[in-house]
Amino acid sequence: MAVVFSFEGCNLPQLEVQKLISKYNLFNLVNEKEMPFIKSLQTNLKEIKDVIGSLKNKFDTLVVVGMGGSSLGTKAIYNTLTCDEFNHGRKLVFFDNIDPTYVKRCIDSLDWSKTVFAFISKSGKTLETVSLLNVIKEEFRKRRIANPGKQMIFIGDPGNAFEKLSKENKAFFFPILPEIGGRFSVLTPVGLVPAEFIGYGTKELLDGARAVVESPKSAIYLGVYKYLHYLRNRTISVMMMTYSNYLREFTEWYAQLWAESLGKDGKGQTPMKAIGTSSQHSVLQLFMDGHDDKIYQFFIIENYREDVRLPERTEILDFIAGKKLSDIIKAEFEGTVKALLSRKRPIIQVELDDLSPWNLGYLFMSYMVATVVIGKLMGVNPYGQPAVEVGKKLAYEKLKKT
Ligand SMILES: O=P(O)(O)OC[C@H]1O[C@](O)(CO)[C@@H](O)[C@@H]1O
Repeated sequence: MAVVFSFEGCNLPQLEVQKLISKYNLFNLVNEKEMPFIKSLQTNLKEIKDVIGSLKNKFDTLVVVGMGGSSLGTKAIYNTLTCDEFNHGRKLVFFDNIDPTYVKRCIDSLDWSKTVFAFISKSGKTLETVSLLNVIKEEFRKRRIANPGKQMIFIGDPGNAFEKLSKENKAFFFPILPEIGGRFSVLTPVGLVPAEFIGYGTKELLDGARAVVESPKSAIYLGVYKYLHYLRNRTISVMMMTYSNYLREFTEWYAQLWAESLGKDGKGQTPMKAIGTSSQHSVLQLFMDGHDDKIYQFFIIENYREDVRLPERTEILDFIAGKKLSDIIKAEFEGTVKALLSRKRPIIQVELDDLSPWNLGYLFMSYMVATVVIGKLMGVNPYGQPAVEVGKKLAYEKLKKT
């Protein structure tokens, strides 16, 4: 249970950091009014456990139907915590796009007698989610499945169309607090219901998040350091170089959080995603030698869940003989960090002792807190996504006309 943020590679005067913190009273921002997502710490886990407990015995697959904040956090949980030992023979499938080929193939490959669907939408009217809902309902009809309501869960804002549908279908409805925005909702039933279905430590996820609220210094610094680099023209790209395949989806979740929250009024920091060591062999050249317009976040894991040792005698490179793959990944991590620092590229390092639910909860909350902090400093409202609505409206209009 430990996540350690280190800002030494940021190369900024401490005085400047402290001044901002006191000028904007940043520690006082960490409350339920400024950060309504803190209320997710009160999520009723008992209710979730009761409802999901009975479903777990009957079904082995949960299909998450939801877009953006209604599925990205869950994907991150599933990707980070997944391993046979924890999955208990159950799996999640994500309907987070309406690519017809993907949807058709999934529909055909599911065992419908063992599958339950979670329809997740705060608004209850997202085009993709509603389209998929109708496709799935029709499939239930075609397959003559009696009582499809028993294979459906709805999650959304109270009073939205999903709540009504859940009643009509005699399906369970989990409300999301309306004041918690979609991309901040991972620790509400949105993420916790699927996590509970698999059997991950939902309490530990919340405990990790709670630790940030109780002691938010690192999360506040995260926002402040990124802002100070934004002022120094590190505006175009922010990237997370996670030295693990199991944080890949976390970077996707983070991309929505950072982009949709801060990309407003001509401001924002564009998130860019990268995975160590793979991306070293594709984008590192640019990071070392290209524009100095980025701030880097490097994630390293102390204890990988599993490890692989090379033989005592190796082909070609004899200096790797007997080493573990974790030794090699760590050496590459250190090498890359040092190389970038030698070019004065700013780096935030995040060390995790392992990929546990507690650590993941801690990361989720740290980044949500940091988003509000940097929003405050940029003078941007981190909530809402008014510009996204423009394209949505046009798509609706086109569909109505054709
Ligand atoms: O949960 P909903 O209302 O279906 O919205 C899904 C996603 O769509 C967006 O509104 C953007 O279109 C995101 O902010 C949100 O996470």
